[in-house]
Order: sequence, then structure tokens, then C-alpha cells
Amino acid sequence: MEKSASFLFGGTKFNKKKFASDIARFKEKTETEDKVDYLSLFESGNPEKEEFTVSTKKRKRKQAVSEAVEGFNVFKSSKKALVDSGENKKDEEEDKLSKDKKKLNQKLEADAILRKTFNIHVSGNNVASPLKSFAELSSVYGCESYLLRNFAELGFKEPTPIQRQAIPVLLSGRECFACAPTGSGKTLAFVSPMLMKLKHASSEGVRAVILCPTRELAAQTTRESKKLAKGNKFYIKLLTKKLIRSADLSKLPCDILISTPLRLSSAIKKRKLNLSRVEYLVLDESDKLFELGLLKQIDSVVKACSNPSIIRSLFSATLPDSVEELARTIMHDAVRVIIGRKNTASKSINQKLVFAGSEEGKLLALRQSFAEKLNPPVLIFVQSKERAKELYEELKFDNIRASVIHADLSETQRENMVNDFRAGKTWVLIATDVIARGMDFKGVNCVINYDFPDSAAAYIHRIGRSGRAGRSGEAITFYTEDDVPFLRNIANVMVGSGCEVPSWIMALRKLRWKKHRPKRESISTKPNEAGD
Ligand SMILES: Nc1ncnc2c1ncn2[C@@H]1O[C@H](COP(=O)(O)OP(=O)(O)OP(=O)(O)O)[C@@H](O)[C@H]1O
Repeated sequence: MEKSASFLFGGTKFNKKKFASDIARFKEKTETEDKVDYLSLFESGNPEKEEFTVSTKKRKRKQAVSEAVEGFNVFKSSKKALVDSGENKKDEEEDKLSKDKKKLNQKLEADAILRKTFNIHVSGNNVASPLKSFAELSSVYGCESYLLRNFAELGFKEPTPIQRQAIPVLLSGRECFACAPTGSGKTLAFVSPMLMKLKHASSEGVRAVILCPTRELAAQTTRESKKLAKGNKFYIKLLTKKLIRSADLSKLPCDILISTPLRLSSAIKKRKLNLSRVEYLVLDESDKLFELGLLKQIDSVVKACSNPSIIRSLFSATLPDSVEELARTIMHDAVRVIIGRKNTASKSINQKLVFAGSEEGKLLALRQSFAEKLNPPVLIFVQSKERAKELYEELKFDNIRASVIHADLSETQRENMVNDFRAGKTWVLIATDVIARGMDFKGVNCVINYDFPDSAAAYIHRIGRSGRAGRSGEAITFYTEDDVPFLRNIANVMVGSGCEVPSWIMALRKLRWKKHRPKRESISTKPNEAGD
């Protein structure tokens, strides 16, 4: 230190004798300064001690001012005052820093408590604080009143856990992977920040895109988005065949466009739909969208949304690591938000496994359970459209109001089936996995997996049609000998969401699950042609 100082001042002649008193004062002061600095560092976070530090500094400031008016000392003191004011500034900055640090720590602590309360897990840098209430959307993020009014009209009093965390993440301009149980309000979690960021309608092309794996889900998301946007005249459009045929897509005024990947990618290719202005892209049921069959279409949409400042987000109740890895290659500094444990079923569903022996046994078990207790609405899942038709043929004469939905029906027919089920005109809806994801039927009391699901994810989504938005629900899964090797995978999901499973099932060997869709005997009580 000495050395370097003498090196710096090497060219200056300094009469130490003449200025001995000043040297002494300077030395004294430096020592006191050092002490105060050390203390303030050590004491940060203790308000009483902080006050003490501040008052010592105030005293010093006073001293400097009084010295500045004493005759001969004026020049010296004003120099000293300058030094002091520099030091004071430094002290003030340090004070501010330590206060900011304290505030930040308090905020982080409060965030952690809120996240723990709502079972929210996040990873990423500088993740925005979770919402304490919907009111914070207005006080912190300047949300317009129409949105809060719509929440109130829809009866939404409190944000759900995924809404508490995903909304602020998206509002803070971050990309996001979000995984939360079925029926936990993910739609609102991605639509409302979009509405808030877009602010008002504009006719400058497509500004936001939501991709859904099925037409039914795209139609439902359009309807829900319009409900949330009520009172603000946004252009919210479902990309239908009719819209593609009738409109000049290059001039389409559209704030939010909702579509399936196939329809959107063909509109980009064949009708030159321009997505270069898109600011927000949501991939709903993202793991489904990233499956092999849809990957090419997703790729063409992602490429067409070429705006460099685009914010992309992925939402689903199931998010395999492989999808995350793939998605990370296109996302920037994304925040990961997981509610509860990843890939688990909703805890509000009471899940049961029923051994039905054979295909015939399944039909008997179904009829018996309907005879004992039919608590509509009931949703029955089978593994193919052929089997859906067969089961419908069996049940249509049973005096229960049943209907069926599968991919062979026209768009309008499918829409009618869904609407009739929603309106309570039909009690039992037989379906394939086409409506297993995302469909929000209010109050489905029971889901029956007539055919064993072909993956754990399919199971989670199928049964998730019941037990939504905090309601309770029931799920019954029939299994035969063919399904036994795959029981353990479903049992794991059941245990993960708090249901009991017989110990012999938990003792089964774990299998790497390839799509399990065995060839099954047809569903029929009619005697076959051979007469046996
Ligand atoms: N804050 C809230 N309070 C009460 N109900 C809500 C709230 N937010 C959404 N809901 C309702 O919860 C239901 C389920 O919401 P949504 O369909 O968005 O679930 P999801 O998490 O997307 O489910 P899935 O994984 O099956 O697609 C809807 O009926 C919706 O209106």
C-alpha cells in the first residue's frame, strides 16, 4: 500500500513537518471512516443499528458544514467538505443499497412462502413474484378494469396456482413452460396476459396465436377467450375452413388467432397467411403438439412467427422431459412453472381400477354399474372409432341417453354432440381420445376408461375431464389380462395423486411404456355367426 502510494505521488514534494497536524487529522478520520464502513456492512438488516449508522453520518455532515465557515479554515474546510460530500454520497448509496437488499430479501421470502402455500415450483433467473390476488393485476401491472370485471362475472374470485405464477411470468416478458393439473385454469393463465399486453384491438395483421391439438379444443379456447375479452373489442378468431375460404388472409384483422396446427400450417403455405407480426405464441397441450405426427406443422408455424421479440409459452398437464428439451432449443431464457408434481393427475378425482376379465366382462360391468347408479354426466373412453360406434350400438337401446363422438363425424356433428352433452341433453358420451385433452365439460361426475388408456399421459388427460375447477370427480378404469403388464404405470399416477392401489399391483414390474393399444374382441352381446 505504502509502496503504491509513494509510486503514485512520486513527483510531489510534500513537507510532512509543515502539515503534521493535517496529517494527524487525516489519519484519525480515515480510521473512523473504516470503522463505520465495517459496522454498516456488518449491521445491514438490523433497523436499529442502521439508524445508528445514519445518525453518526449526519453528525459528521454537520461538523463539516460548521468547519466551512471558520476564517483561515475556509479553503481547507471547503476542500474537506467536498471530500466529505463525496463520502456522504457514498454512504447514502450504501444505505440505499442495504435497504434495497433488505427489501429484496423480504420480497424473496414472501414469494417463497406464497409458492409453498400453493405448491408452485419455479426455475429460471429473476422469476416474477406470484400474484397474491387478481387485484394485483391492476395495482402492479396496470390491468384495465374490463378484465377484472369479467373475472368477477365468471365467478373467479382468486387466481388458481398456475394463474398466480404464469401470468406474472408472461407479463414480465419471459417465455414459459407451464405444467399444471387438468382443470386448473391454464386457459385463463395464458389468455389474460395476452389480452393485457395487446391492450386494444388493432387491424395490423395477426398479433397472437394459440395452437390447440383438436378443433373442439380450439373452438372452446376461442369461446373462453371471447368471454375474458368482453368489453374490449378485440378481434379473436377461430381459423375455420370457412374463414380460410372467404377471407383475404393477408388483410385479416386479428388480435388473437386460434387454430389447430394442420389448419394453420396449410393457411400459411397455401393462403400466404402472414404471421411475421405475431408477438405471442401459445402451444396448448404442448406435449401432444410435439408428438411426431404434428411436429412438421408446428415447425412451420414456429418458423412463420418470425418476429424476433416473440414470447412463446408451452402449457400442459403433462410435460415429458423430452418435450422440454426439444422446446428449449427454440425458447429464450424460459421460466419453468410446475404446479405440484409434474405429470400427475388432479387430486380431486377418486380413481379406481376394476378387473373386468374379458371384453364381454367389461360390457357386463358397465351395464351393472349403470343399473346400480347412473350419475350423469358420464364420459366413456374407448381406444378406436370402431369401438366407439360398437359401444354406442350396444347402449343406445338401454334407455340411457347416450351419444358418440369420433373422427368420422363431420365438424358440425361433432360440435352438436359436444353441445348436447354440455347442455345435459345426453347423459353419457362415448368418445375416443379426440376429446380427452382440454375439453371443459362442467361437472362430469365420472369418467370410465372402458378401454385401458394407451399411455400414462392419456390416462391423466382422460380422467381430467372430471374433477375440474376444484370439483370432485370419479374415474373408473377397466382392465383385462392384456392390460395387466401396464397396470403399474397407471398405479403410479394414482399413488402420485393420493389414491390407494392394491399392493400386488405396486409389486408388478415397471415397463417402459410403448403405446398400448392391443387388438380387442369387438364389443357385442349379439351371438356371433358361428353360433358360439
Ligand atoms: N380463477 C378461477 N377460479 C375458478 N374457476 C376458474 C378459474 N380459472 C378458471 N376457472 C375455471 O376452471 C375450469 C377449468 O379451466 P381450464 O379449462 O382452463 O383448465 P385447464 O387447466 O386448461 O385443463 P386441461 O388441462 O384439462 O386443459 C374452467 O371451467 C374455468 O372456467
